[in-house]
Amino acid sequence: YKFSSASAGGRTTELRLHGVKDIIAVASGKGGVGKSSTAVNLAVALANKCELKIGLLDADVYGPSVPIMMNINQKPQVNQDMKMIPVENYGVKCMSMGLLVEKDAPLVWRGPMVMSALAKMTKGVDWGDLDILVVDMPPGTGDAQISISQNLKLSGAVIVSTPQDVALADANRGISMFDKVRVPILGLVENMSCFVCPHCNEPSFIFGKEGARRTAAKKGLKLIGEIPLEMSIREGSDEGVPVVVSSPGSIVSKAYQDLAQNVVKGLKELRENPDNEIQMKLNVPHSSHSS
Ligand SMILES: Nc1ncnc2c1ncn2[C@@H]1O[C@H](COP(=O)(O)OP(=O)(O)OP(=O)(O)O)[C@@H](O)[C@H]1O
Repeated sequence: YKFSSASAGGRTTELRLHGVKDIIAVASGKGGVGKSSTAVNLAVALANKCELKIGLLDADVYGPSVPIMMNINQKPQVNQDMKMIPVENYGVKCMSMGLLVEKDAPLVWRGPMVMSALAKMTKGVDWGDLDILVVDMPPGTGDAQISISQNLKLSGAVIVSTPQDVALADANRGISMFDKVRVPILGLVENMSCFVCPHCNEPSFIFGKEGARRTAAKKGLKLIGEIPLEMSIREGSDEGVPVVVSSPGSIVSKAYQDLAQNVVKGLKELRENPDNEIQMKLNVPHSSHSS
């Protein structure tokens, strides 16, 4: 399957990356909903299951978790053009602020610093040819997130939320933010959608049932992933072996692989029918288009 850019035309940007066909953001309205675990497992599934050339940019400069989750810790080498060479593991080329600063150093960033750090991690990196660069965004919808979304030429965004009402309210803010910066939303991922008891196999809907499905329907968006609450995901994150690597045949891995396939499908649809971008935004109030 060959990719060409699915980005909608007309947007200009400072941080356009040559050789990178699509850049997608994995975002969440608030922290702790599983955005990084989703970005990591999605990136690995895209590389291993969909056999695409994948990069993973940890733009979560406030709390970079990609180095631990991907089990990478060496400082990136520099090539003869003085560009950093991404650190590769599990078939994914990675870059993270966590690789560039001392461990445990406090990461206190002002807006402009975030952008210069991001410039270093995008333009300053020898990404080579990539089908998709997956960007693990900082949580929330503040200035930093808006600048990143505006400056990276994003083909689309994936919004991660838990099924709880409060998390979904935050997800709504994420949806509005991408709408304002005119980035199409590929869909919503419901993380921790249910807990399947390992003893009796009975699913428990700890954070409520179908919240994300309802929000997606209300916003005219697709629900492109439902990831159960599973110990193996947390263990995989902590141990630096993503669950899609350690047990690719498990139900959880299947959920991430389905998500990866939905992302590929979404990008393909956007490319074939750029009007989708407008369609994807149909249910967002008109006022938010004006800015
Ligand atoms: N579906 C899941 N099942 C079990 N544990 C999960 C699941 N998703 C995430 N976790 C765990 O929850 C914690 C928070 O997840 P993660 O770091 O991915 O969230 P985040 O939204 O990126 O957080 P932050 O805002 O801090 O960047 C991690 O310990 C992770 O392993």
